[in-house]
Amino acid sequence: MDAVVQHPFARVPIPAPKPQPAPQRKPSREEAEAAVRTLIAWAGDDPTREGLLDTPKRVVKAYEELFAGYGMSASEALERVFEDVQGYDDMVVLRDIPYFSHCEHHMVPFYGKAHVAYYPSNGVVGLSKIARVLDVFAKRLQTQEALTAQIVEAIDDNLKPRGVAVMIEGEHMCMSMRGIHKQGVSTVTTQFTGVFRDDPAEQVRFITLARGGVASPR
Ligand SMILES: Nc1nc2c(ncn2[C@@H]2O[C@H](COP(=O)(O)OP(=O)(O)OP(=O)(O)O)[C@@H](O)[C@H]2O)c(=O)[nH]1
Ligand SMILES: [Zn+2]
Repeated sequence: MDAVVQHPFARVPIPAPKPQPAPQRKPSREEAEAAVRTLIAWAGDDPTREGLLDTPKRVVKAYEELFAGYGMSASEALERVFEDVQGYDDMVVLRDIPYFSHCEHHMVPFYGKAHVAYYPSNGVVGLSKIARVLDVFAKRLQTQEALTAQIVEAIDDNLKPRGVAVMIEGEHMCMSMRGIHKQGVSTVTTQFTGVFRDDPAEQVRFITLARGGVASPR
């Protein structure tokens, strides 16, 4: 139970302020490599046999790439806005952007395609920047729902568009190669803001375009 401090004039106990967690120290490379050796031994192999000697180094190097998102910033990716778009005011859709991520429950991959749209208000961003935002969040430990919500929030906060729509399709290896062993299941998550949230017709246009169809004009 939390400690309580009884203020002399208070009728109800005032909870003591919660101690803030100390900022986490990033383990050293050597510590990370030692952890990999432990996992190899736990899996049942011998981390000192020749074929596995350099594996901890490789795994740590691979982790730097797979989890590079922790060192990336969505706001930086979305910093540069092009305002001269000659009056273009319809949605911009990037469909079928491939991604690889890792589920935060089992630390095994999930992967698939993301479809992202926004309705520009004060200009547009470079197309690659939307794909970068996806990577900023995909290259972390994730759930598909959080990944979807974080992309929406980043675009919404930084571009203040009239609306953002994100649909992500993913196959989770933790469901296909272990556990329930169901291969080929596609999980679909969507999140909408602004005009996409308020106008079902805009949602339909987005989903039609994301699925490769031709959307009817506004
Ligand atoms: N909602 C959600 N669930 C996920 C995601 N990735 C993995 N999971 C699920 O996370 C759950 C973790 O469940 P637990 O019961 O704690 O773990 P577990 O015993 O390994 O579960 P099983 O996978 O059923 O064997 C599983 O149902 C996974 O399918 C995700 O992105 N979103
Ligand atoms: Zn999982």
